[in-house]
Amino acid sequence: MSDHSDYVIETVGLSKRYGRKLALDQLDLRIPRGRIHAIVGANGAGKSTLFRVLLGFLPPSAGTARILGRDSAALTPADRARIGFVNEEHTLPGWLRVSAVIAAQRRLYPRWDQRAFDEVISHYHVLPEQKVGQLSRGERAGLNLALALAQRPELLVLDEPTLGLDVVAKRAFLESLMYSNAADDCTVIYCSHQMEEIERVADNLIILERGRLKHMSAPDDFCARVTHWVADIPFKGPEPQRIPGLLQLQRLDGLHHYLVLDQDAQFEQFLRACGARSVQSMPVSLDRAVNSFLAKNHAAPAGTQA
Ligand SMILES: Nc1ncnc2c1ncn2[C@@H]1O[C@H](COP(=O)(O)OP(=O)(O)OP(=O)(O)O)[C@@H](O)[C@H]1O
Repeated sequence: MSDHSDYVIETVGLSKRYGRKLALDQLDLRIPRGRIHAIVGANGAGKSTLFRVLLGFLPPSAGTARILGRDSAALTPADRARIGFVNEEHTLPGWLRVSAVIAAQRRLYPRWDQRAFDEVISHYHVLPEQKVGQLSRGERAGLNLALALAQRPELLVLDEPTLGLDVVAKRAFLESLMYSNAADDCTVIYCSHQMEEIERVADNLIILERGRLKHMSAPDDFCARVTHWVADIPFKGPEPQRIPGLLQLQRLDGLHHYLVLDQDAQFEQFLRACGARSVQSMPVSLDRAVNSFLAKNHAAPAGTQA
């Protein structure tokens, strides 16, 4: 495969085992070049393990992993320079001045783009003479994003970049990402538990569960798979195990609320056959759709998931 593969990430039968724990389970994942791709999954789904294997920090137990067309196990420093990485820790030496960090990065990355850096950092009140340790968490996140984008990466991996930031700092982070011209030119992989962020930025939603790919589409298409039905059913209603595609069941104000996956108008017939006097369906937000899907599978024993 050449460097100019249509996929920035391609795994085939990728497994990673830590002793008895299978963190990636024969994962086949192809992420096309361009746009913003969100990877979501419950805690322990294997997201960090996937990045560690993709970036060559861990060897796979089976299968193959490629990033920007290169085998992850044999990445050179030049390959790594094509990849930007920002995680929630925003680790930079606290005693360094911002100006010294910029100078070091400029020497390190041949494609350093000062305009891209200035564009992103202008969203933050960061002064060159400040020490990294003096910056707020949100400013440090912004500095990391500016450094990563100025490197002009082909692929930018953001792993929970806004964890621990307040609402204002989260918004500043997202806006500086969305309005950056440098971000337009690269493929962004955004790993987060924050569905409202994903709703705002992502073009593609990838759901991982227990080390396997469970879903990949535009976020709206995933939302369309989940519907919320409200039924007025006297007495108990159907047994949960009889309800097709059930993700979540609630009883509120005497009405039965069902969140279900992949059900069409037939579901109304099912509810009526169960004695429903009135039935209404409504769309759900991405947050509810994804979280009910993840919660259902998280609670279910392996092998019985949706
Ligand atoms: N070094 C390790 N040794 C043993 N088990 C590990 C190790 N690292 C991860 N695991 C296990 O592998 C599974 C996947 O972990 P991973 O950190 O990749 O998940 P994650 O999706 O990134 O989770 P989170 O959202 O909580 O960060 C988990 O069950 C975890 O307990």
